[in-house]
Amino acid sequence: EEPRSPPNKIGLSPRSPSNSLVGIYNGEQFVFQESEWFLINVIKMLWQYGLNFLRMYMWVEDIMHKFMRIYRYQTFEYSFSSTESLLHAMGGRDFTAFLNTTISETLEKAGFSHRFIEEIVTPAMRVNYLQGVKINSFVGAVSLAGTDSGLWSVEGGNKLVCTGLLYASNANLIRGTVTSVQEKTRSLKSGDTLKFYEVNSETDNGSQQVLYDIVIIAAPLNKGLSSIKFLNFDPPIETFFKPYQQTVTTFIHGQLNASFFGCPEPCSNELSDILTTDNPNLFINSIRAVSPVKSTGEDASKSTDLKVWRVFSPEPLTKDQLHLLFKSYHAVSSKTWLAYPRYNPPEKMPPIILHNRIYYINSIEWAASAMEMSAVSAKNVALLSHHRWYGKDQKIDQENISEKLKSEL
Ligand SMILES: Cc1cc2nc3c(=O)[nH]c(=O)nc-3n(C[C@H](O)[C@H](O)[C@H](O)COP(=O)(O)OP(=O)(O)OC[C@H]3O[C@@H](n4cnc5c(N)ncnc54)[C@H](O)[C@@H]3O)c2cc1C
Ligand SMILES: CC(C)=CCC/C(C)=C/CC/C(C)=C/CSC[C@H](N)C(=O)O
Repeated sequence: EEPRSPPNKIGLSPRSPSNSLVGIYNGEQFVFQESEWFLINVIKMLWQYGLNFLRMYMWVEDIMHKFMRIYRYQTFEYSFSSTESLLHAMGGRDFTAFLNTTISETLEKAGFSHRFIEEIVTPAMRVNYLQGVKINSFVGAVSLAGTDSGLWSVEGGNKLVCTGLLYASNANLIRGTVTSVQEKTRSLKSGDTLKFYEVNSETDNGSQQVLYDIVIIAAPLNKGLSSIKFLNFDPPIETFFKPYQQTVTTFIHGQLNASFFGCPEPCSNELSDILTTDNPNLFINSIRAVSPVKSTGEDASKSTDLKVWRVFSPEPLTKDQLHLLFKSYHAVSSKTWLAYPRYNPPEKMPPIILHNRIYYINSIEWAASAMEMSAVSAKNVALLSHHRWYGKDQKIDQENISEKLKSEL
């Protein structure tokens, strides 16, 4: 499928999506297996889940349609002082209520079948957030949007978006680790005083102190994730204690053991993207054949027996587990992330405004963590900090923006 909006403003191009076929494994057998034939898939979906797939598509489309309102509001420079008010502007009370209910409760209430939630929705939550269907309904909806076949990535790697934007913005990047932020008062000759924030950081060239008018934090401030200290603030700026989900990504170059997934050798199924249901005996959440971020012209899911596989699991894989999953392998590399919040509704969002002119982009991760969410929140903070600095209150936390825009145009 053609990407919807290629990221060409900074000279990047979309990477062609891989055509892997998804199978859903419940620890004993595949409960659903995608076919390369469209018609067969439609028949299977209808046979196993009735109209649930179609209804899910429509449910997610409706939410995404409301989500997209934010881009229009931001084009007209509207901003929000809390994550709750930003979500409210997008989707009204439905969206804020999503933070207080689980995705399974919401989908059950909307009439989706128990089997569909267990066999289709749960695997989507388990691959994207390593959590089940007890996560909040908003992140649940984002996670379902993340299963859309129209998603794309950037040729050369998504990280090129960050380097491209940094270059295009002409920003002065100081490479280092911020250690503390402190408010400082400077007296002017006129007798007036000015307040600044002193940001202390450790860089390759040693310790640095720089004074700023506005500070924007773009990293989670949770204990164990960021070591930024906020010194001498009264009242103090809080550290957030709610936990983040550990996700281990392991890349293995090897030959998959199809019999582990209940397909005796020689296995006729083209296994390349395996999701899982909520079975406590499973030690992996998903396994997928991956391709290099630079296209080689080959489709990883179709090439030889020896592929690079990516496993998501909550704990590092042991040697025994690797031997169960692979007939043979010759390279393994793994990385443990504190990846995204452990969602546990009802949920109160951390503030966006931490102090007069200190802003926190990662508040939005508690609604849903995804690259697009961070981008929306970053733009909101840019607008909000500008409007608060210049006293443009009419662009902050406005109700009925759609109506206002109609009368303004
Ligand atoms: C394995 C995995 C796969 C994912 N896949 C997807 C996906 O396909 N699509 C998607 O949309 N999202 C995906 N996500 C989620 C996505 O990565 C996050 O939502 C996103 O990275 C959040 O962006 P951020 O800028 O808020 O935080 P981060 O990306 O976490 O950036 C924070 C940065 O701040 C730096 N930092 C921390 N403390 C300090 C300090 N004191 N001083 C200086 N720098 C500091 C960190 O080093 C880090 O570089 C995935 C996450 C994981 C873990
Ligand atoms: C914010 C909106 C509207 C959409 C984002 C949808 C999206 C891409 C969600 C996924 C977020 C996430 C944390 C993914 C992690 S795993 C990625 C993928 N499933 C994979 O297997 O590589």
